[in-house]
Amino acid sequence: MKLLFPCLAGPAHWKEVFPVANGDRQSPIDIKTEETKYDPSLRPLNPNYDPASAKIILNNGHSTSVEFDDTVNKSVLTGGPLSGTYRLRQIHFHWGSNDEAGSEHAVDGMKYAAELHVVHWNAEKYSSFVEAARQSDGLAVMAVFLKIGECNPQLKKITDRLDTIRIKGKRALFTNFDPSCLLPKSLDYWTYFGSLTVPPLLESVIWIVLREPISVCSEQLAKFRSLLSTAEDEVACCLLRNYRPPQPLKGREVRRN
Ligand SMILES: COc1ccc(N2C[C@H](O)c3cc(S(N)(=O)=O)sc3S2(=O)=O)cc1
Ligand SMILES: [Zn+2]
Repeated sequence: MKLLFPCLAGPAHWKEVFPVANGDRQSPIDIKTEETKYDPSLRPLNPNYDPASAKIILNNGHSTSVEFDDTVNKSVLTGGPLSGTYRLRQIHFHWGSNDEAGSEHAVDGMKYAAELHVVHWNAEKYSSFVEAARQSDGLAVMAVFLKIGECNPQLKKITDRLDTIRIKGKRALFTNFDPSCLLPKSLDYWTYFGSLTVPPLLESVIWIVLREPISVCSEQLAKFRSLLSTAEDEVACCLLRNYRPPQPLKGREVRRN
């Protein structure tokens, strides 16, 4: 059935507007740990973020994000599977309508309650984010799983501000924030070549999925679900879930450090 606004209808209809949805390197994936390959050439991850580069927190109708000043190499990610310097652009979250599932990636078929994405672009090779987003090595996204447990005091810095951006399009100043505070103790990771998990689903992402989750409590997740996917002049609709289901691996290798 053809829909007028397939993007609004959710992942099953995206292929009608973005045929790459059926491409060979789509994300997310279900990481089958027994099939991952240890790669001794993989280096430690080296995130180096300046809290002053945080600018705003916003509700874009599909998620909430913190946007960073990416005009200079103030906050960067190097090391890991990456060649060169990737500049921090934004962080955002994916969650579900209940605490049982909300992550985009799965591990041996198991979904976490939510997932944080830390988005970077290859500022060493490309002159803009838009150009980088079209290249096979243009983006690097670090994924962090959120596991139901203790309330996360670092995440509170974000969830305490969500009531000021409930409506789609709302934004607020948000600075003096270093996203490293949301990373787990261990930066061990899996890595594979994939795509954006939202339209336009560009196959330009080097995924770096941290193996250790961070904690989140139900009350904090409920605040994400209270965000609206609708603007001021529309019938209010809560953003209850915003994850894409795992996509076919199509022969890709998942490496681990
Ligand atoms: C070319 O058009 C664009 C490409 C990307 C984007 N961005 C916003 C998206 O929400 C988004 C989602 C990402 S995910 N879930 O990690 O795959 S990464 C990312 S983004 O910050 O790059 C905007 C326009
Ligand atoms: Zn994402």
